Amino acid sequence: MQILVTGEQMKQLDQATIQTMGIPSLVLMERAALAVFDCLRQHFSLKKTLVVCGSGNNGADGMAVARLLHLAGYSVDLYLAGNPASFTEEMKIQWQAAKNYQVSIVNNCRFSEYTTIVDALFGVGLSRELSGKYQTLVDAINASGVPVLAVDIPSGIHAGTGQVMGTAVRAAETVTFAYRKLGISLYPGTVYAGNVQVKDVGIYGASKGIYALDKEAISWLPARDPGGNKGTFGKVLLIAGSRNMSGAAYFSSKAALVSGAGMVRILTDESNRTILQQQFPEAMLSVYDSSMQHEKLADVLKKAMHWADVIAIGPGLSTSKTAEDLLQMVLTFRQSKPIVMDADALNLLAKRKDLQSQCDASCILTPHMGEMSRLADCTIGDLKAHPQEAMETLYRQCPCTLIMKDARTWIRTADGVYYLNLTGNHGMATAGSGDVLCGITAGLLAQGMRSSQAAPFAAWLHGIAGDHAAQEKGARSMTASDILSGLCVQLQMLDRKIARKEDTGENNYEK
Ligand SMILES: NC(=O)C1=CN([C@@H]2O[C@H](COP(=O)(O)OP(=O)(O)OC[C@H]3O[C@@H](n4cnc5c(N)ncnc54)[C@H](O)[C@@H]3O)[C@@H](O)[C@H]2O)[C@@H](O)CC1
Ligand SMILES: [K+]
Repeated sequence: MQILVTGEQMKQLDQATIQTMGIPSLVLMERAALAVFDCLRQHFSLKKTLVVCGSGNNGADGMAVARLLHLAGYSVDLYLAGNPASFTEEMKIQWQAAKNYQVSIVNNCRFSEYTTIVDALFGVGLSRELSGKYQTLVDAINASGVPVLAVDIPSGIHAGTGQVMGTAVRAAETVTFAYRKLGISLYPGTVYAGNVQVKDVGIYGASKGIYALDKEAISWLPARDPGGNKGTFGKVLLIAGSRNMSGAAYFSSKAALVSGAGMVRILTDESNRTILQQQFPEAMLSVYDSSMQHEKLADVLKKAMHWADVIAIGPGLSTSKTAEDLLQMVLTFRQSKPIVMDADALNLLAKRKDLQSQCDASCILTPHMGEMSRLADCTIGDLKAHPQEAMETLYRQCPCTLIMKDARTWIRTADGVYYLNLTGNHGMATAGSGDVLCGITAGLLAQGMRSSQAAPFAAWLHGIAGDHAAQEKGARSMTASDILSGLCVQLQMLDRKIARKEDTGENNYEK
């Protein structure tokens, strides 16, 4: 798991390392420059490199990189874009050292002549929009077509929000120090950053921040009992699919089963009976029709809920009176069973604010931005600009676990821990993709995962399944069925990795 930090948090961590821990700033800087130097040697053509430096400490990193390249015998030019009058103390030292070692300094250059450009113009200290000569410079770097390595963060990207501040460098690779910055994790900053490498430079101690799952999340996967039966692995009830919407019931219930739940029952409109039985014979079925008396509907629902360990409600459900009754009854009859609420259940919940306070930590809501804007009574623009504030607002009226789906999905657990999901791709913006996430979430809960883990893990797993689908079919053409296939393959790979670890005794305690 990694921690994502804002520019302000990073500056505090820098200062704590320097002032409280007593590690000189120049030591950190040299380690940062060495990390960039290693990356340049591994991934870039160093026939002729240009290092573009600002006057802050990001520029000072760049100066150190230019010195290291020069001393290692590479052809390198240093371009100072910053104003010497505003040099930081470190920058003054790096500038003098570069001159002492006779690093080539250029005032005027044709960017397209270089094989690699190192962007050390601005780092986390960027405080306002780029304009004038800096804007022209960044646009010229981008227009050159030369591969760029960005130092810490592409210049022009806001370290906290990922927004482009006027203009920004488009990098092929970003070497970022100590912790991944939030701004190169969110859109559009993540696109400008290219491939991101996080390098240890000796700055530690981030305790607060936003978490992002990485491949270490594998250890969260619920263990399988080799002696288990289908009851052991949990029973999911999917209340999904109205007339002409059987697909949503199919994708969500299939995803629950593929994720490892032992049994799935779909409670759906009578008209979906034949198609679902043919399409997905592994699922059990309970049906209702819209003309059913309230008592009869309640009876059917109670029986199905009694059977289930976990309930998911909403995919393709519609916002009809019957759907509203079902949602209200689910919240009343649930006892303390975990519930996943998706799609139309969220639209109904937005309308029926009185039901929101009945939610608790074991309820997981999975709104996309449109559904979230209705739930939290704000615009999508507000959500994008202040995602955490919107999630806090909703939590106060609806105290549940939240998966707010977007190109970068946010998760807020009921105890206030934030995650940003970094897996997935634009191909996942396809019909049925959200149904699959709903099913994965329910499937994980059924296997005993707590909602505080199931929510971030489901988003991560859904993303890697989608990444697999994009590799197989291409992001443009992949469908929700491909995400299901990707889910199967990814889970198989994760299980194999776990088995290999167990075989090699990696998890054993030393004797
Ligand atoms: N010892 C340290 O503190 C370390 C710092 N590091 C590097 O230092 C960077 C942060 O350095 P700084 O805090 O000096 O900040 P930056 O180097 O990012 O830039 C700060 C300078 O840019 C100016 N500026 C901001 N926005 C501007 C704009 N739009 N147009 C023109 N000028 C603008 C500021 O007035 C200031 O002079 C990190 O990103 C990292 O690269 C790393 O070397 C790790 C250790
Ligand atoms: K930079």
